[in-house]
Amino acid sequence: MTKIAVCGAAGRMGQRIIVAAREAGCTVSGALERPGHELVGQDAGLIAGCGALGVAISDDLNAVVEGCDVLIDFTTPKVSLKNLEVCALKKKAIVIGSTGFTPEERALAAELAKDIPAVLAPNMSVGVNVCFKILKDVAKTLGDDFDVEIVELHHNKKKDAPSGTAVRMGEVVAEALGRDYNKVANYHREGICGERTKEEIGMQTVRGGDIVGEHTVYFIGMGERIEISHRAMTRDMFSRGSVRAAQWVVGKAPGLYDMQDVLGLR
Ligand SMILES: NC(=O)C1=CN([C@@H]2O[C@H](COP(=O)(O)OP(=O)(O)OC[C@H]3O[C@@H](n4cnc5c(N)ncnc54)[C@H](OP(=O)(O)O)[C@@H]3O)[C@@H](O)[C@H]2O)C=CC1
Ligand SMILES: O=C(O)C1=N[C@H](C(=O)O)C[C@H](O)C1
Repeated sequence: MTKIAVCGAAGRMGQRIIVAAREAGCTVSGALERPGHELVGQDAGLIAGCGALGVAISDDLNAVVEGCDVLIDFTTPKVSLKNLEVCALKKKAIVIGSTGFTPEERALAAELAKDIPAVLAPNMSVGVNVCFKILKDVAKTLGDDFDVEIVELHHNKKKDAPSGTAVRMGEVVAEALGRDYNKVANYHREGICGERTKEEIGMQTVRGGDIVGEHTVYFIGMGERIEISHRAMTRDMFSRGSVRAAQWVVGKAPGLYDMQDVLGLR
């Protein structure tokens, strides 16, 4: 039985991951929250709503990592990089779902994962990962004649924008079209900003209420348009995906993987 520890255990994702780990027959060996969090000391299962587990939410990162086979971490990039560092020191696997990494932070994650197996993915759902694959084919097939625009919608508590998923969608499309995403992404249009360039990929963000997560990539041509959309109705396929990644990554060769590897979609 895989021993899973969860970081961000009291968060929206952390709670669902604890439930998913139990449903998958894994042992929840530890649960972490930031030092000073009001729920430190409380039973992680009670907080997640799946009944007492006898695992208290802890703020002792070293002890929790020592007690697990794999740490699942849905927090923030800074916290995840620290967790990656500790997992590397203790030779434990890690699954990271946090989003909002800068290119430099992603490079640092790859460096830190040289000695341990790690999965880092902005979206753990099967559906979104199949979309990444489809998007590559559609972009390649349509070529430069269609304008690409990406719109994402999320709840009003989300801290990063655009979503990690939207950025990855932009990267996949840009790569398929032979463009550099960091040069062609356009996050902002206001005032007399001029005509749209052929190369740019527009990125629009909507925030409100309790939207779990919605992404649409528009390929807009003359007189026709293709829309590839994914709508998340609950967080449970993200949490199940992260547990699947955790079971998959333990025992793998060191290196940084993503959900395309876990799901065999490469
Ligand atoms: N890859 C995927 O499939 C998905 C990724 N995400 C991403 O996961 C991340 C978390 O999302 P969500 O669960 O909604 O966010 P939440 O804010 O609900 O949860 C994050 C939790 O981490 C806690 N935390 C903060 N600092 C630390 C620390 N140093 N050690 C341990 N815990 C800490 C927070 O505590 P406090 O509130 O006190 O700061 C909070 O309880 C985001 O980046 C989001 O984009 C979300 C869904 C799917
Ligand atoms: O913060 C969220 O909630 C989500 N974040 C991920 C992202 O930024 O892509 C994935 C999902 O859409 C939910």
